[in-house]
Amino acid sequence: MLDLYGVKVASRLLLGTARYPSPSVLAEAVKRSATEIVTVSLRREAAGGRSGGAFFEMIRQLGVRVLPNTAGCHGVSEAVLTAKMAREVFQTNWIKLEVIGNHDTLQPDVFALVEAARILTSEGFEVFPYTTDDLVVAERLMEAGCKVLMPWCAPIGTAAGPLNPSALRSIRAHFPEMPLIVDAGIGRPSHAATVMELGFDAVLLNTAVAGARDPGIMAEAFAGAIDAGRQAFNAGLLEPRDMAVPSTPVIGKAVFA
Ligand SMILES: CC(=O)[C@@H](O)[C@H](O)COP(=O)(O)O
Repeated sequence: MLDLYGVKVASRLLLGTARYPSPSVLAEAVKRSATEIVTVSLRREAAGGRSGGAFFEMIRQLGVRVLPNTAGCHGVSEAVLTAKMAREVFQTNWIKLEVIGNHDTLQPDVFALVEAARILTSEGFEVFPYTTDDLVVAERLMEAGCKVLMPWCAPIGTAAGPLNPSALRSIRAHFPEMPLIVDAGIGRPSHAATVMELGFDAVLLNTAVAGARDPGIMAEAFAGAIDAGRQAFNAGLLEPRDMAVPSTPVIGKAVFA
């Protein structure tokens, strides 16, 4: 089981709720993914025209835990205020903290992120920071009180997959005990399996499922890939090697009478 701020979950897939063609398609994707956690933006543009209260009510009816997020926030005070509003609306101390620093790449402003994380943890929030794969920033976020980290593997919505596997490997190695969730940029089930094989604890994704021709089937495909990647990691993967090694060892020569 994955332990996130004392909450144990079996599913290692966290799903975003934006950009689905309709609320019913979103509900189907959530069901087929078997996710136990969905992330919801307070500043969202609603699926199928539903907004505000109606949308949040629909999310509640899905019976999964809500991880509100500060998507679209560009500064410390905006992110902190949005987190406080989210706590009121969803009655949870959990917050996925996003502070965007660049319009083109949607790259996190890591300086503002650390500052906002420090303020929010001191006010009792349990912060899930959307960050880069930078080790020093990860260290600062830990010092700010974060007990989960969410490094990107590529910019949000690009579906590019792990652009820098060695940085991901390194962050995993430096924080062996910390729950690490790869957030953003996953485009295919094989990308999700790859980061799980690297030893990440979970994956958060949105665009690859919401933008699929059939989001329900895609959600199921991601769930399977994440389980497979986790199982492979636990089973112990072989390191690639340069020299061939016969998979069928032979002793002497065959003798035919
Ligand atoms: C929904 C959400 O929180 C996104 O901001 C998240 O970062 C997912 O990114 P992708 O849409 O690239 O999967």
